[in-house]
Amino acid sequence: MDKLQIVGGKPLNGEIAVSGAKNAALPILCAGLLTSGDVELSNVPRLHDVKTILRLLEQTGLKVVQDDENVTLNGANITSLEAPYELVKTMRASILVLGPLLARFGEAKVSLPGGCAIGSRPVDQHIKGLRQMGAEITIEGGYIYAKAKKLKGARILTDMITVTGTENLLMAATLAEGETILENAAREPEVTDLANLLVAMGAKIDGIGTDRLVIQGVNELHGAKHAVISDRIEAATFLCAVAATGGDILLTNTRTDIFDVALDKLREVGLQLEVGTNRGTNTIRARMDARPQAVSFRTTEYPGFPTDMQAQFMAVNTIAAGPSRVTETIFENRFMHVQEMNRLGAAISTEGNTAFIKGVERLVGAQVMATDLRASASLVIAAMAAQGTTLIDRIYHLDRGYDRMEVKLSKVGADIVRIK
Ligand SMILES: CC(=O)N[C@H]1[C@@H](OP(=O)(O)OP(=O)(O)OC[C@H]2O[C@@H](n3ccc(=O)[nH]c3=O)[C@H](O)[C@@H]2O)O[C@H](CO)[C@@H](O)[C@@H]1O
Ligand SMILES: C=C(OP(=O)(O)O)C(=O)O
Repeated sequence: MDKLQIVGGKPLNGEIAVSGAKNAALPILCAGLLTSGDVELSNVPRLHDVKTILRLLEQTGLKVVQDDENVTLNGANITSLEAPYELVKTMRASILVLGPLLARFGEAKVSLPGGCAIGSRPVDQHIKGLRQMGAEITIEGGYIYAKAKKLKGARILTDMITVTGTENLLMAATLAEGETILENAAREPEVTDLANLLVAMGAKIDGIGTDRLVIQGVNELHGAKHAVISDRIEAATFLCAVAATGGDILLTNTRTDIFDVALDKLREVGLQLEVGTNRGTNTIRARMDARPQAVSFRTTEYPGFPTDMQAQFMAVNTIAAGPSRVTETIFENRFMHVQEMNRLGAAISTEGNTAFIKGVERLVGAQVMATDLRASASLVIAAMAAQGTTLIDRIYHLDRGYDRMEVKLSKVGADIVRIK
């Protein structure tokens, strides 16, 4: 199993190109199942999760032609309507094939994803919405069996805001008969990116970017071209890294309009930010030459503070001036990095879903274990800020969602190597 070895205390200086967003690419790749036309995608990140979803999609008969960050999909010859446990268990987002397969082919068999390290993460809202659209759904032997000759438009109000739930129902609704209204829809930029692709494929969707999506079903969708939106979480992770280590970096291929809250918090931390524009994307120059200031926050759905940035900001808080308080409201078990950061000398205690952090003068390198994707990223940040050497085990979590993170960081001065 690969490990990362990091020698801390090196400031970051130079340029980093931000990749396409994992959480946009995954639903967008699944949208290839909705049409027999070519869906030509660019800015697709090189991630383990993308490989997994492409394997799953190829297994259905979807044709995939990949040239680095460009992927063309063709769904003219779908032969299997099944997502097996072996693939779904490694990546929860596999559930995103359910809506498209059912809507276009009237049938799907998809393994239940099961829980994961950060929480139990049920998919009851996906199922509730599809049932409201007339699907007959049974669950047996760990599989969801869904059937519907033709899905029918419905007004669906999910019990909570769910990102992949909204995406699954949105994709299903594009090919349903009549009008579907998704109330309480997730407004994450990645949902908007998917909706924009669907519109380019001929879908009729109003309210994009709001919590009320109104979809008029069409008989079929056609091929389209689309560039996946830039990854706001990857970008903000690098900004936290420079806030923790000091230095001067320039991020390219980013979009600052989609992560205002994180940028505001980073300014509070003391990061000096300058936003520029370059061929339709933004650049962000970030400079840090002082000890970070501690910031408190509470995670919420977009446009609030993203849960996917909670751990990385906590890493900055561990060495910041002053105490801070971090409350996680989206997932019930997303503090597993706390114990590992404490192994590096951090002073964090938790009470329920709130962590209390006392900023310490310094962290010291140690052996730690990555427990989930963003926890891994937070340990990389903490290790880069620590004195001495840190060894991070189980970094396969990191590879799921970051495009060659150690390569990007070592190019800007981090002492970080992958040990095979
Ligand atoms: C691939 C992808 O896009 N992953 C993101 C997506 O995950 P994902 O879409 O899985 O997260 P959701 O928005 O669905 O989950 C939000 C909350 O709702 C609960 N819930 C959700 C659906 C459901 O049917 N029943 C239910 O109880 C979940 O357990 C969780 O507590 O949004 C999360 C919240 O922004 C992010 O952390 C993930 O990075
Ligand atoms: C929790 C995450 O991803 P996933 O939903 O794919 O597990 C994440 O991206 O931080």
